[in-house]
Amino acid sequence: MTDKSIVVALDYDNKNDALTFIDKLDPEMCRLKIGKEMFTLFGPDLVKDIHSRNFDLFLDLKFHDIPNTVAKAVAAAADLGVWMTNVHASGGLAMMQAAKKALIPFGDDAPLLIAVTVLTSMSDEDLVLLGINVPAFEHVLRLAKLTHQAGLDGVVCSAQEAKLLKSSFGQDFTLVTPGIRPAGSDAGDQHRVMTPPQAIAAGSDYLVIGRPITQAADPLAALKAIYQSLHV
Ligand SMILES: O=C(O)c1cc(=O)[nH]c(=O)n1[C@@H]1O[C@H](COP(=O)(O)O)[C@@H](O)[C@H]1O
Repeated sequence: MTDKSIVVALDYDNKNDALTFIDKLDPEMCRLKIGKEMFTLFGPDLVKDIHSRNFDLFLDLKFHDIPNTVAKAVAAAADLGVWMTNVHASGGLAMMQAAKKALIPFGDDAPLLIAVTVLTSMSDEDLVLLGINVPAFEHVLRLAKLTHQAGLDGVVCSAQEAKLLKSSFGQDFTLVTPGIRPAGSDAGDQHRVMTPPQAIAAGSDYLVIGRPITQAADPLAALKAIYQSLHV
């Protein structure tokens, strides 16, 4: 577990609401993530707004395209100075290798590059509909193996697979786990979920948490409660 293992997913459709919330947060207590909604609405300016407030930012655009296109997109993310960015592992080995190669010129300033395995919203039954007739954890393991082979820093998976992946690929293989739900909170569209303390105990390095914080009546109190549950 790192000191700042909580990554708050800022899935807001209003920039002022997001910045008002961020201004209440301490960058020593969490990192932040923006994804497809906020980046499409507010673009690189929002990245600058967040960086000016001294937060580490995960740019979650889950690139999935031909190797040349993904390599250029990942380099563009690195140009923004983000802490972490991601691609879909199902884009394949050549795509991930091209993405990794595109970061070489950035040296130590390159963002962490991770690959999404099986989305945490997907169940075993959802995979069957895609023609994938193995349990989610097995498909996650396959995609993580490919990601490891491509030399990426780690994967996005559910905390339910964390123990298996740490034992397969070692402690240095970074595990970023969404689908985090404090006990008693609504799972919503997430299927493969765990509570924050369970996820850390299973080996997650970073917990991506959105609605349990941002949709809470008091988001700051919700974040602090989760933080405290990890530091008892
Ligand atoms: O890459 C991601 O961040 C991601 C991968 C995944 O498998 N599942 C997943 O939920 N996410 C993101 O993590 C966040 C989870 O948000 P909540 O379900 O509101 O906690 C969302 O911003 C998702 O886009």
